[in-house]
Amino acid sequence: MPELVFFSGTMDCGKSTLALQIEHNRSARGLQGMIFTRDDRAGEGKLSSRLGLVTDAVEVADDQDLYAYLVEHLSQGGRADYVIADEAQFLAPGQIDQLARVVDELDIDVFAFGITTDFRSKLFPGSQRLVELADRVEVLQVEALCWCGARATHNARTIGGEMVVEGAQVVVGDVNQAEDVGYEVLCRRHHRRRMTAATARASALSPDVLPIASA
Ligand SMILES: Nc1ncnc2c1ncn2[C@@H]1O[C@H](COP(=O)(O)OP(=O)(O)O)[C@@H](O)[C@H]1O
Ligand SMILES: Cc1cn([C@H]2C[C@H](O)[C@@H](COP(=O)(O)O)O2)c(=O)[nH]c1=O
Repeated sequence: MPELVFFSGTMDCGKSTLALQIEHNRSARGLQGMIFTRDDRAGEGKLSSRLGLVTDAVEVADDQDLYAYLVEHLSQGGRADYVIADEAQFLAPGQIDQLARVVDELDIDVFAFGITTDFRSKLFPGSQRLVELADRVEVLQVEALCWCGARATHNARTIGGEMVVEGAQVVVGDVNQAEDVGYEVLCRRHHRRRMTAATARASALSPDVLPIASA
């Protein structure tokens, strides 16, 4: 039975790498995929991984009907044996419904990849719809780690290394961007305390936390 699968996790946990591996293994066996993405850091119409791999993809527009797009593609003699949708958190809820329809009415597997929650730990609307509709939600096996060594479960937005909680939900960016707006993955404890690697380092160096010598 074809499935809608949501591979979810924090930023930097290997989602795009897995998407590229699925694409590679299937195309090596003569299958042809339809690859959708939206706002990848590598630029328009790209699906890229931090491991350096990149492939071309269809850049999804705001009001694009993904079901209609596939029907049109197939009716013009194109093939689509499976669908990959990266950065799926940026898709509109209606577009996730269209992907579910692709599975149910066109009998095509859809593999969606995305972060579940934003920098305020609120669900992205597209991810919420995926959790509601997916046949399976898969958490990636390679865990991203918080600076403390615990599994990272949350995404923080940082400016100059400090966590911020105000701003637009969507700001395309990357981890390890200390100077500018960037992101850092944290465990829940440190996300709640707004404690990033930089602020933890700074407080460890602060005289306030040095052990007091007994007089
Ligand atoms: N230099 C490197 N050597 C080995 N693995 C790396 C390197 N850089 C990144 N990675 C791996 O790539 C993962 C990020 O992959 P990516 O597909 O870009 O993540 P996502 O799409 O989830 O944001 C990291 O968690 C890490 O395991
Ligand atoms: C937490 C958060 C992230 N984003 C953006 C930042 C990146 O461009 C993507 C995530 O890409 P990745 O391949 O999973 O690293 O999402 C955002 O716009 N808003 C947020 O709150």
